This record gives sequence, structure tokens and C-alpha cells, in this order.
Amino acid sequence: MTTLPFYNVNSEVGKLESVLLHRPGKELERLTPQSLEELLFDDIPWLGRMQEEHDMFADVLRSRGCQVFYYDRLLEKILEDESVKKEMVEELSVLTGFGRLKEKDAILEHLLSRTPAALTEILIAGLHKSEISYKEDHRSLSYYIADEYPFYINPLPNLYFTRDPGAVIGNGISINSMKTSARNRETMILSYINRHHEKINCHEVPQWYGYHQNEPIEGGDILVLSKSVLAIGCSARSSAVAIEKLAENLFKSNSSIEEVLVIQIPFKRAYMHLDTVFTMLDRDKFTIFPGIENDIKVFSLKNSLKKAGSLKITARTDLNKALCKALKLNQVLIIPSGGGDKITAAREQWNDSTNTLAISPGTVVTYRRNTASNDSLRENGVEVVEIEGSELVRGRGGPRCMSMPLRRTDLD
Ligand SMILES: NC(=[NH2+])NCCC[C@H](N)C(=O)O
Repeated sequence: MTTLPFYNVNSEVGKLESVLLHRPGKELERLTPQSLEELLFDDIPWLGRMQEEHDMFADVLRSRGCQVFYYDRLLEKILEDESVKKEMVEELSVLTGFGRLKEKDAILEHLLSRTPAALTEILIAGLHKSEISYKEDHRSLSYYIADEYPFYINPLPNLYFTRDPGAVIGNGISINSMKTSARNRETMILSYINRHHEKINCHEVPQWYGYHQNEPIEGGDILVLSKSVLAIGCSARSSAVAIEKLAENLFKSNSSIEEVLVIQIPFKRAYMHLDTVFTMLDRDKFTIFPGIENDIKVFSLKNSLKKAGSLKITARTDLNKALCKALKLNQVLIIPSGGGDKITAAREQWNDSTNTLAISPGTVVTYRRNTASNDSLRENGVEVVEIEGSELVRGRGGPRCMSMPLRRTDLD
């Protein structure tokens, strides 16, 4: 039996030892043109091809010595425990709202009588109204309004972007609070896995943020630049208040984080998280989408010496200088994506050219389709490992979004 390893992420680029992924499944087949916007998709992927592409991605990681864990297997394992199953189903009834319906008891009974594997599938792919059978007079009006909303439990097509619901920082975890209800069950699932998985359970895991907090923060905005510096995007998905809360929690607990660089990016769908425009490639190399360079603002948050947990906020004039200062480097190289052409850069950014996943210092996984950006990285001495992403990209995310690092080898 495989067991979940302890968390250890002290950089963006240290050798990736283990990662949490989710292989896209039936939840993607529940996307319809009507639900695309609400479920944060722009198009409907072809599931079969998408799974092939995802398997190739996982194989690439394994071939580089990374252990791959999957959401559904971990979830199935913890659901073998009846008390966990009950607790989760109860919480689900509140979170999804089915607990308020006349059908509540029938749905509860249906869920509790499923095997761990079948319940896992429902937790991820959702529960369609037609899947529950009961006497007609036990139906509520919402049952008949099926066209409006055909699910008792909505599908989670974004779960394959495992980066967003959680972020391992040091030896602890931030269980994030998602901006939209379309994704908040993802964080609930992660929280149960984190709490109940046996290997983690035997050891105290510090939790830096919790999914019950109202202020949103998502993992695509959280970059662990070094053991002591975190970058957090202030974006359409992560609020300034949430960033302050996370920073305060890190500063006042026993984490090794001493500085948070807040990078404010335009609040737009195309750049929903910092990692859609800016990622780290090597100890001193980054890539950025040049189209936002003039629109970003950088602030440094540090623990104020006067009072533990209170923040000292300093505006920084320049991203490059802020990175050098925070990482104690004489210089850093920030490689523009798109190979110097504005249109190419914008097109490739939409297809996640800047969403690179470092698997060791100076080696990154990217989509093959972003040829100009990949060439620029190579010209600057970065090893680029390409994967196919024709279908995967349709959810608007790349290799970094599709992975949640659990362990990385520490840099010396
Ligand atoms: N880390 C990321 N950039 N994740 C991308 C998530 C894309 C997803 N469709 C969403 O809108 O939420």
C-alpha cells in the first residue's frame, strides 16, 4: 500500500519528489454549454483524449522520479472509515444545499449506502437528479425544475487543477478558500484527505489557512520562492485580506517564512491566478507574460518587530529588484514569454505558456503547443520537457495548475 508522504515544500524548483494529481473523469462529461461559465470553463474537452494527455503528464513526472498520488484513490481510502463517510456526507448536505430539500433523507440514504469507490465518484462527478429514486410525494419543487439545475450535487470539472485547493508551504498546508462555489467542494475534499489519511494523521501538520474562512485565496496565486519567502498573487481569485491573514498566520506560527511578496496582477479571467502570468524556472530564473509587466504592483509584507503577527507593508518599485532583494541574489533573469512578439505572447499565454511546472532547478514541464515561449526558455538555458495539452488546456490551466507538490528536495 502506498502512503502519503510528509509535506516538504521549501521552494518552487527543488526536485519534485511527490505530487497530488487528479485524472479528469466523468465530471468533465457533465459540462454543457449552459453550465460552462458557472463551472469556469470556456469549452468542452474530449474526455478520452484528455485522459490520455493527463496520463502522459503523470508518466513524465514518474519518469523523472516523482511519486504520483491521485485524489480519488486517497478519497476512496479514507471513506472506508464509516465515521468519516458520515461526517463528510453531513457536511456535503450543508455545502451543496440538498439538506434543505424534501428529498434530503432519500439523498442521504443513497449516499451512505454507496461503496467508498461509488461515493468517491459522486463526490467528484456530482449527483444527477435522475440518480435518486423515491416516491413522488417526497419530491420538492426543485426536482421538477430539472432544466434549471439538473444536479443535487454539482460536478467538479476543475478538480484536475489540483494546484488551487491547497498549497503545501514548508511542512504545513494552506487549505484554501475558493472564490467561487463551483470549486469550494474541492477544498473540503482536500481537508478530509489531509485530516484523515493515516500517514499524515500520525504527525502534526500545521495548517496555515482554512477553507471555512470567508476571504478567498487560491493555490495558483501561491508561489514558494524559497524557504523564507513566499510570493502571493493578489488577483481576481485571492483577496488582499486573505493574503494578510495567511501572512500573519505564517509569521506568528513556527513556519520559516519571513517575507511575503505580494504581486498584484490585473483582475481578469485571462490571468485568473499569478501562475498564469509568472512562474519560477530555476533558482534565479522566472518567466513572465510581457503583456502585464506594466500593470503589476509589488509589496513586501514582513513581520513587524513591534508585535508578533502584525505586518510591515512596504511598496516595491520593481519586480526584478524585489526578487533579488528577497532571494538575496545579485541578479535574476525574467524571461518574457512569446518570443518577443506581442500577439504570439498573448495567444500563448491564453494557452498557459507561462504556467510552467519546475521538476528540478532549471527543468520545467510545459505544453508543446507554446512553441515560441518554449524556444525562448531553451535559448536561456532552461530544459523544457513538453507534454501534449490540446484537451487539457481547455479548462484554462497548464502543468503547474494541474499539480500540487507534496514534497520537494530542499535546495542547498
Ligand atoms: N492555478 C491555476 N492557474 N489554475 C487554473 C484554474 C482554471 C479553472 N478553470 C478556474 O477557472 O478556476
